[in-house]
Amino acid sequence: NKIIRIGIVGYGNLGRGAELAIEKQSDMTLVGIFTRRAPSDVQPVFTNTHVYAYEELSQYQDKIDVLILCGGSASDLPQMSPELVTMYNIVDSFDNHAKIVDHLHHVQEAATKSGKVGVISVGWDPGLFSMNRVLGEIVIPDGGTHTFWGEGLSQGHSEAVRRVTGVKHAVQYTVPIEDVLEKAREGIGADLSAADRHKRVCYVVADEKDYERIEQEIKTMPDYFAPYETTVHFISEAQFLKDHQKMKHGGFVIRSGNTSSENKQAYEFSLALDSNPKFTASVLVAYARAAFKLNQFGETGAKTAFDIPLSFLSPNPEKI
Ligand SMILES: NC(=O)C1=CN([C@@H]2O[C@H](COP(=O)(O)OP(=O)(O)OC[C@H]3O[C@@H](n4cnc5c(N)ncnc54)[C@H](OP(=O)(O)O)[C@@H]3O)[C@@H](O)[C@H]2O)C=CC1
Ligand SMILES: N[C@@H](C[C@H]1CC(C(=O)O)=NO1)C(=O)O
Repeated sequence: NKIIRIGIVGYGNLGRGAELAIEKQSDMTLVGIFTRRAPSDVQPVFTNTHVYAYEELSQYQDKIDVLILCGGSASDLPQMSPELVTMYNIVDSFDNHAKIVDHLHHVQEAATKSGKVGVISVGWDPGLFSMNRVLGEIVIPDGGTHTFWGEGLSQGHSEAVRRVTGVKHAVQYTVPIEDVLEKAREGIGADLSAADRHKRVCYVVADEKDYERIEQEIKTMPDYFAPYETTVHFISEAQFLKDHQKMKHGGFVIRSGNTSSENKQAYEFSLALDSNPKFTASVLVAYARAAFKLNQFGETGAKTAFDIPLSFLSPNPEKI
């Protein structure tokens, strides 16, 4: 079996997680990290990991089989995924649910020109949770689906806040609304929106002169915050570094209903994550394997988690 040669694009929480996850794969090797910063400013986890400038990417097409894109969904991936799938098989974790279909079309259009595979919006939500929502609806056709996240740190929302001008550090915690959560377990409230089910709490480090503008920009941010009850706390850098370094998260998908007239069936998938980015990166690495295998089989174009057989994710498909 060929060793799959991986490149990581973007070195933040997810990029670091990908570097660690690749180390655990016997069928993969990390060729290098590509960053928009000066390579000397980026300290990889492993000292023998090469760091290159993003602009050098076009020179590695014969040395890399798949790129794992670890940029932010707020603004990086909409530009990077269509751009890089013209040269490489890619995987991304694009998670702005309101824009996933547009992203799929943009990657599809670019991938048909290059004959590469672009796996988009994988991770856990979108990703594993999406797969379980669909599977629940298929096997329990007459019922309702409930998705809850947290309480925990959303990387997508945290990254989106960090992109607001003047924000020096930021995290966002997603908090499920307790009574809605309890009713969901009784199968009540399937038609509620994510904003009916959760509140969002941000902790931000910035200059005081920018507080009012930053709070307003966060609360009105389309898709990520506008639909939600959102609280913004401004704290000192010292407090941030002391209290907000953990990235725990998790949640669950419940599907409950009837498979025939007289029964009550319940289907549940849950995650409890000590590190959101390290878990997500491990999912991305599995989909990098699938992107490579699909392309080897002659597949091209944009793919989501719904399009990819589980066997393509496995390092040992003969054993499953
Ligand atoms: N589908 C899913 O289930 C999930 C999706 N995600 C997605 O992953 C995305 C990335 O999350 P995360 O890794 O936490 O985001 P980060 O903010 O840590 O990193 C995003 C990018 O910012 C740049 N960056 C990182 N650190 C610094 C720094 N100190 N100074 C300047 N630039 C920096 C990096 O690019 P560069 O190296 O080029 O500078 C990096 O790729 C999220 O936006 C989210 O959408 C996350 C979890 C789950
Ligand atoms: N994409 C999310 C993964 C989950 C968590 C989440 C939320 O807390 O809103 N939505 O989906 C992330 O970036 O962490």
